[in-house]
Formats: sequence, structure tokens, C-alpha cells
Amino acid sequence: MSNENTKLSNFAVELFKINAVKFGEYKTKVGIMTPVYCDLRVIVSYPKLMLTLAELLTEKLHSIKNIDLLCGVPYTALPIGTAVSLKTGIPMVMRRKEAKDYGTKKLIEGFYKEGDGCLIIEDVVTSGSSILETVNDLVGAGLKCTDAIVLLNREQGGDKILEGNGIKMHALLTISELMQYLKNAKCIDDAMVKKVQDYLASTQVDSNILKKDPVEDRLKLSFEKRIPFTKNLVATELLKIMSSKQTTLCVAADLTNSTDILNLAEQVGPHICALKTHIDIVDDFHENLLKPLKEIADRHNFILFEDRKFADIGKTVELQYSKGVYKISSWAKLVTAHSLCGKGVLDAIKGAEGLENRGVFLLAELSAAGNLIDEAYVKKTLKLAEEYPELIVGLVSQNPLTNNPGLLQLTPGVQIDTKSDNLGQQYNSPEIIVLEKGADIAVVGRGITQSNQPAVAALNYKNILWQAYLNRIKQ
Ligand SMILES: O=c1ccn([C@@H]2O[C@H](COP(=O)(O)O)[C@@H](O)[C@H]2O)c(=O)[nH]1
Repeated sequence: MSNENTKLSNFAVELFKINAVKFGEYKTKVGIMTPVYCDLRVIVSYPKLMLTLAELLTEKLHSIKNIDLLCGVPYTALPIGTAVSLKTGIPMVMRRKEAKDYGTKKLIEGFYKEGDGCLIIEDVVTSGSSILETVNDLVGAGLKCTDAIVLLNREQGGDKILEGNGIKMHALLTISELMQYLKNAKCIDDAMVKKVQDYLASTQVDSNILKKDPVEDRLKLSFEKRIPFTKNLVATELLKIMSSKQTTLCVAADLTNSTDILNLAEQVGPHICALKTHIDIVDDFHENLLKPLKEIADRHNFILFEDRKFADIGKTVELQYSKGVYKISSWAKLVTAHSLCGKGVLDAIKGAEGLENRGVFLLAELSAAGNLIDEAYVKKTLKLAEEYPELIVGLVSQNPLTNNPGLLQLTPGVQIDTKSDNLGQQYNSPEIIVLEKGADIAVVGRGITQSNQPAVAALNYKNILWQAYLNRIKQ
């Protein structure tokens, strides 16, 4: 046996002795029974063994390039990562499982620079999902992750899944090697080896289930090709309008007079996919505004969209959506809602009386300077959106948050030459929001409404946005 193998064999036996590897009948995280169970948490009670593990991992790490940082997958691999960091002198970062709700609100703790290469350290890999969760947050913080060193590869398909997601796994031991070492040391018998082999053969994780969303898909697919991915009928209609009218422009009709709104709708109508209103700012609002507005929308083939930003308990939202003077649910196919109050808001919009086809843009990020939304909130918003595919048309955001081709990204804060207003609004150019920020639909308000010729301005925005979209999908 080579020197390295002797070390590994001794290490395997020590793991067995401290009960970090057990044989019998154990329930796994997903509820199925396994004859072999590895629980490396216990290793913190054995500092000498921890040191051996750090030495073994350090040897493994030498063949990997571009390591600026280490990050242990929480929680078991955090002390292991620390031990390797102390041994190698490579600094460490820590991933929080939840961003704290006070102070810095960071998901990644420690000092790092954008573009730093971060090596992942993990104890046991089955499907690789824990590593991918950690990678997701690290990459979100601007770090590069290409490799993971792990103590034990359970050989259930995790390595392939990680590879499919751009992560090369380097394992100290495979479960087969571990079993062999333990059998040679007479810790287990042939029957147990066979039992474990049979178990592994019958429990391979499907390598498709954890494949990243097709990263390029949303941004690379044409709107037409994205139609089959939508589960909401207004989203389907919107994509069809965008494709046929060749426009991704949504005008924010933030005007306070009914006649001005109708005039604007008439002028910009041929160039837009949606007209966004704040109906509660209209001084002379009367329901009589709605009939001609709907008529213009039908004639020019665009969608009426009330930017109500619902954020209350479900019952109140139900009433705000369908009752009162505005009766939003009777005319606006699209509305916005904050995710802040959770599912109740979405259930209310889903169940309220009104138009049969309705859709929601969920606010994940805001264009306002100094807004209080943090990474964790964005993540939870995304999760909520995925839970309501039949209602959610997409996300209001300033960045590409999802690769799901069935979700549309609506991005406000768009102007050609202006960077901000005096009340915290922040603007990006149409090209930047499409090519860099991932916008599918751009909301332009004052860039058009304050122009002397709104129709000309709208056409200009429409053309620039469409060209940027064409460039994006052909790249
Ligand atoms: O993050 C957000 C969400 C919504 N808006 C709305 O978009 C328009 C922007 O108008 P401009 O005149 O182009 O600034 C406005 O109706 C906002 O309520 C946003 O700006 N940012």
C-alpha cells in the first residue's frame, strides 16, 4: 500500500472507531433507509483526527489552481475549513445560512474581493445540493467557485451533478474505498460491503434534478420561444404582444389628469406592450376614464397595468384590489405586489372577483436609492414567485435574478441621459438595463411623459430597447 493509501486507510479506521461512519439501518434526510451513515459532526471532539483530516485535505488542495479563499459548507465543514485555513494560511470566508436581519445583512462573512477564487470544503457529498447552495451565495457575492474538496464521495451521483454545474469535486475517499479499507481492517464483513454496494446502485441521484436552471435560457431565448415556459395567461399574452409589436417598452403614465392619460395612451400606444398607471394619483378620477382607456389598449394591443404595489394582509389586499373607487381587478390585467407580507397577498389577488386573466409582477428589488431590500429578501421573493407560477408573470428587479424563461423581468428606472432625480430615483440607460441588468420589459416614465413629443420619444426608446434585446439573444 502506498504511503498516502496507508494514511487514508488509518484515517478511515479512526472514523469508524469514533462512530463517524456507522453501519445498520439509518433514515436519510430524504426519508429513505441507508445501511451506511456518515456523521462527521463528531470529529470536532477529536482534535488529533481533525488535524489529520486538515493535513490530508491540504495535500489534496495542492493540485488545485487559483485558490484565494476557502469556504466550508455550513455547518459540519465550517470547523474543517477552519483547520485547513490554519494549516495552509489561506484565508477563509463563511457563508451564513440566513442573512442576519441587522447590521451588515451580509450572507458572506470575512474579507474578500470580487473575482477571488474560492475553494469549497465539504464533509460528505450525496447529491451535491449543499455545495451548490453555498456556491450560489458565493457567486452571488462576486466570488469564483470551480472546485470543491470533500472528505467522502458517497458515489450516488453528486460528482456528476456538481460537474454539470461547473464544480469539480476532489474527494479524499469514495465510499467504495472507505468500505474496502474497513473490510481490510476487519471492521466490517463482505456481507456489509455487498449490502452497501446494492444500496448505492439502487439510490443514484438523478443528475438532472439539481441541474442549474439553464443559465443562458431566459436571457438568450427569444420572447417567442419563451411562450411555452409561461404558466400565466397574461404573461403569454404579453410575450405575444412583445414579439408581434417588437416592443419591450412599458410606459409609466404617471400623470394626474384623465385627459392627459388618454392622450398619452393614444400617442404611445403603437409603441408599447403595457401602459403602467398609478390610478390613485389621478385628480379627476372617475370610472368613465376606464372605458376609453380600455378601448385604446385594445385598439393598440397593449396591456393595462396598475402599479399598486400591494403590501398588506390578504383580506385588505382583496378589498383594495377589487373594491373602492378604482376596482382595479375589473380593468388592470397586471398589478404589482410586494412580497413583504407573504402568501396572503398573492392568495388574495388570485381569489378576488374581477377579470378572469390576471397576473402579478412581484417586487424583488427597487430602483430607489437607499431602499431597505437585502439579499435574503430578494432570495425569499424569488422563492415565493416560484411557488405561484400560475399567477406570477415576473419580477420587478434591477438585476437578473432568475434564469427561468417563464418569468419576465420588469425593470423601472430607465432614461437615456439622466442618472437620477432629486428624490432618490436611479436611472440606467436602455442598453444597460437590457444587456447588463437582464431586463425583458423596461418601464419608462418621465423620459417619455416629460418629452414635448411623447410618441417620438416612445418610438426612440422602443427601438433602442428592441435592438439591445436582439443583440442580447444573438450574443
Ligand atoms: O423599483 C421601482 C418600482 C417601480 N417604479 C415605478 O416606475 C415608474 C418610474 O418612473 P420614472 O418617471 O421613469 O422615474 C414610476 O411609476 C415608479 O412608481 C420605480 O421607479 N422603481
